Amino acid sequence: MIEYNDVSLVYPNGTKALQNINLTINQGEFVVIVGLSGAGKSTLIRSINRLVTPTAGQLLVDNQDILKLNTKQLRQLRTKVGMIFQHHNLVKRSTVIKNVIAGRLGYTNTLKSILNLYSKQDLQLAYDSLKRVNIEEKVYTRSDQLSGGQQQRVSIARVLTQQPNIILADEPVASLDPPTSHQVMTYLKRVNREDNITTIVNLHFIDMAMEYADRIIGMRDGKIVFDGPASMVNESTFEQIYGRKIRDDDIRGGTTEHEQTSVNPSN
Ligand SMILES: Nc1ncnc2c1ncn2[C@@H]1O[C@H](COP(=O)(O)OP(=O)(O)OP(=O)(O)O)[C@@H](O)[C@H]1O
Repeated sequence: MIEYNDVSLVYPNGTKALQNINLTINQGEFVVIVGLSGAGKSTLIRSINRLVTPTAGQLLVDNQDILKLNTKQLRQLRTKVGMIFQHHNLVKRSTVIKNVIAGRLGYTNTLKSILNLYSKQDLQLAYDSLKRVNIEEKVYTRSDQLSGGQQQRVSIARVLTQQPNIILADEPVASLDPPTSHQVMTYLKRVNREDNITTIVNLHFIDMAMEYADRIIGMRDGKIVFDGPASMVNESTFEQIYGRKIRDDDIRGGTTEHEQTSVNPSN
């Protein structure tokens, strides 16, 4: 469970990115955060693995106040919180398997990881994770030879290899075309269901939020201005969150999840 109690974050330049956030996210929820650029979505999710540190309040992850962690505890936290970025953050010149096995770094001692000495179980886990996102045939391909969607699936496999309790995905489909975006969201949703991993995704696109989220949280100016089940949300909810009319670029469009993954799983 993730619990924000009166959490605020003021950046050194004075920007109030989070203002008195109170929020509880239960294990296994699939939450989509929406809001205009600058609303505080990234700051909200990046505080969960302490990529940014709130300046006030209490932030609990599985009952532990993560604002009071020492270095070792912070490393343990980051082992159980996986992160997916818009631009994949793969090591471009490394093979797919090397990138994916890096998900075990938090569990491996430093010398072994420098020497690339991973156990058979870890390698098997990495391979199984690639299989789960249907990309196992690319195991020895260099990452920079993959398409954007394939790279994002490798980054999902890397996170799975980490065996996290929580996945944070910061605009994971912003650089992808509509069909590939649906494919990536479908895999994230599947993993969330199968492994009961709490999944929190920042998205710009309202149609994708409605299609994949269980729960939608709307942010504006560092505050939560909407929080409810996706079934309760419609266009006017988004207009309230955004404080303006919905525009074409708020919609991703594209095929449905089912058509996309079954038709062409390896694109
Ligand atoms: N490192 C930083 N230093 C100072 N201000 C920052 C920093 N990072 C973000 N901000 C500011 O904090 C506010 C919230 O930013 P944040 O990136 O969380 O919003 P966002 O909703 O994720 O936006 P986007 O969709 O554009 O990524 C914005 O005003 C932003 O300019």
